Amino acid sequence: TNIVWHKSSVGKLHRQELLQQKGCVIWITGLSGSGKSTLACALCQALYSRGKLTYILDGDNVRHGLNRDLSFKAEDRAENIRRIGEVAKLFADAGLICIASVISPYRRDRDACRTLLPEGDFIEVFMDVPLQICESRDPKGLYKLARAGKIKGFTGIDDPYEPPLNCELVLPQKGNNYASPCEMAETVISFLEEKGFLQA
Ligand SMILES: Nc1ncnc2c1ncn2[C@@H]1O[C@H](COP(=O)(O)OS(=O)(=O)O)[C@@H](OP(=O)(O)O)[C@H]1O
Ligand SMILES: Nc1ncnc2c1ncn2[C@@H]1O[C@H](COP(=O)(O)OP(=O)(O)O)[C@@H](O)[C@H]1O
Repeated sequence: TNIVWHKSSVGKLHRQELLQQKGCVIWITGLSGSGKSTLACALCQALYSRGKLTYILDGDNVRHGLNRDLSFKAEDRAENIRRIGEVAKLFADAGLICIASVISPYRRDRDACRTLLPEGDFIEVFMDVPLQICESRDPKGLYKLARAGKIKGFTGIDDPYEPPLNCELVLPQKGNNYASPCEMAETVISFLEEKGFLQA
């Protein structure tokens, strides 16, 4: 109540014209260790080389600041995703290609972020990597701690992960199980090109 939207004379279309790209959100979801952050960085680098402006919202990083007050219980994960979705929406409105790399284990929370954006501007990428592989990578040793009962409520071990039912991209693509992060980034970039996001 008593809050009125204030419009600026410089809008999203002007910013997109300036940047020669269209603002959107690439939402990378998957288990810990599935390669979300690696893909986000490869994508950021490949787009930077093409002169395109991106910004990464990585779960781990955002939890150091904006979301430092949140735990990993379901309602805090929901709030984590809600805030990241709102920030991603602002970045997309700024004309950037915003890359969110977050476990985002609940379908409902991801779908809520999708509804914040215009149709087609939310690109959900599912890192379809089996738990066994994620666990064997275990770069931070968190699966080991979770198996030892030293971390409770770890996604995939004793906390749920709901895979997308209908997302824009599933990686690695069928028949290409050993795709490198760069190859995966190129798959995403082909999608962006095809949909016209890499021009104003
Ligand atoms: N209980 C539990 N479950 C899952 N992950 C955990 C947990 N505790 C800490 N971590 C570390 O936090 C990173 C995930 O943060 P996110 O913000 O992406 O998680 S979520 O979307 O809110 O579920 C995750 O990073 P990634 O490995 O990059 O996914 C972990 O390093
Ligand atoms: N395409 C890939 N092929 C093989 N290993 C990968 C690939 N992508 C990431 N990795 C490795 O898997 C581990 C987890 O990757 P990371 O990006 O940190 O995952 P997440 O952000 O989902 O937790 C890292 O050690 C990384 O080097």
